[in-house]
Amino acid sequence: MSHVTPQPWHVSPRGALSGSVRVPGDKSISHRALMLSALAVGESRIDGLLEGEDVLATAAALRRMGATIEREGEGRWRVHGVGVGGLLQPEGALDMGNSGTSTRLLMGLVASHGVTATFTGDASLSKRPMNRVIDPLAQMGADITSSPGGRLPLMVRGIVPAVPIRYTLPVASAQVKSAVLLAGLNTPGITQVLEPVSTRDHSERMLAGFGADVTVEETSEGRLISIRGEAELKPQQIVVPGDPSSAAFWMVAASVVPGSDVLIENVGLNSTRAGLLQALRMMGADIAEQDARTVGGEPVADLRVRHAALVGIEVPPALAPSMIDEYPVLFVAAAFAQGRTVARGAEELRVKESDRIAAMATALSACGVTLSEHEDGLTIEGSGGEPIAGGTTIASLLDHRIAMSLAVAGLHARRAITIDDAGPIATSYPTFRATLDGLAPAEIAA
Ligand SMILES: O=C(O)C1=C[C@@H](OP(=O)(O)O)[C@@H](O)[C@H](O)C1
Ligand SMILES: C=C(OP(=O)(O)O)C(=O)O
Repeated sequence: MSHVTPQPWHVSPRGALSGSVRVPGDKSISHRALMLSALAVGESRIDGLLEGEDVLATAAALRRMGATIEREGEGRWRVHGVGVGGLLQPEGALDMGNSGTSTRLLMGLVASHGVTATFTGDASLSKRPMNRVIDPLAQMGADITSSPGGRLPLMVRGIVPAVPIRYTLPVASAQVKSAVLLAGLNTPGITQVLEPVSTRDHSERMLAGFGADVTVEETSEGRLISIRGEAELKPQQIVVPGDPSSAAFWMVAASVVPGSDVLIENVGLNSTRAGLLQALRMMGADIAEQDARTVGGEPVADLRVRHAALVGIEVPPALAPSMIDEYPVLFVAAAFAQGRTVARGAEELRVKESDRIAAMATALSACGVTLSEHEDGLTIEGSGGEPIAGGTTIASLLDHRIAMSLAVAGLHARRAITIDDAGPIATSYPTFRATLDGLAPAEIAA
């Protein structure tokens, strides 16, 4: 799963984007659909599963722990679960590739099962902080030995019975919340997570959908999620909506490339994920929601995005959790806006697949954008709709979102932007390049 041979990609302007795209299944929901199906008693079916490397890492690990997981067709998967408490001892280490979500959520599952699992990952994942999940899972009784600084490789020795806890999230992280709730599934009594700041709520929604006893209360301290353990999960038919984090690239590309008019179909618009839509609208983007509906228990719509003159804004820090993965491409939108955009309160970006604040500051500066870097964000002076200079090579740093964001920037640059390695794009959006070619063929490059 690690990309041994770099795949350079030269992105030149191609003119307006037009047509419609269907974005792949939501990555967060896909991971959870596989995990909960693997713990249900009987056979679940999943439609619209994201077949990116991150999700395939989750599937491979669950298979190694006893679940039967089969692909029936494009995005259509069948999972025969082992039941809560039924995970088997995996042989050898579980390779999580580039995926933080796979690692942290599966650590939660293992923590309350009678198995021991070693987690490994690529060079990017091996730098990411795991103490944020090690701490609560150790409080529940799991024995976890990590590499220095709470990094991978690490070993989780699960415990039965685990101890229920009430855990207040010290950092706004859906992965930490989910790790504790998933550990709570096989823990006697009630496990609680208090989140002072709301984060994506797919775990709570899907746990309830599988029949777990989950309650969510709004308290003066934040959202309190409680799960009763030793649950029996009932198999489900799941339809995964399109990923707003993938739609983000087309939202920005169509907004900044003059003449563009794109319909992005089937985009998940759960309010815990829709921050970019709000931010782009504040900047003056022309995005219309069409055919609002519910898919798999999640709000979904088609988005028609037309080119618009964007203006710089102060991005409300309160939006950060609902657009955390979208900042790199928001920075690209800011690079083309009229005036200054200030984005603060996004320090979590420093511990993603790369340090996304530093990575985007370096890449956009090299492309001729004027900006300044802060500990928790960037201030960007926009081009007022003019193409940026480009004509440089940027490092994607094993980070799919950096690679895709700079590809979007390359669509409105005076000279091509070369991405040193486009391989990481396959972690979340394997069809990204083909989709771009469909919206704006490379042959008519300027
Ligand atoms: O729970 C999830 O599926 C995710 C949560 C977020 O991470 P954090 O929990 O670290 O904020 C996000 O960045 C990641 O892409 C997916
Ligand atoms: C941060 C991301 O994913 P993960 O944490 O699962 O690696 C992402 O997809 O942008």
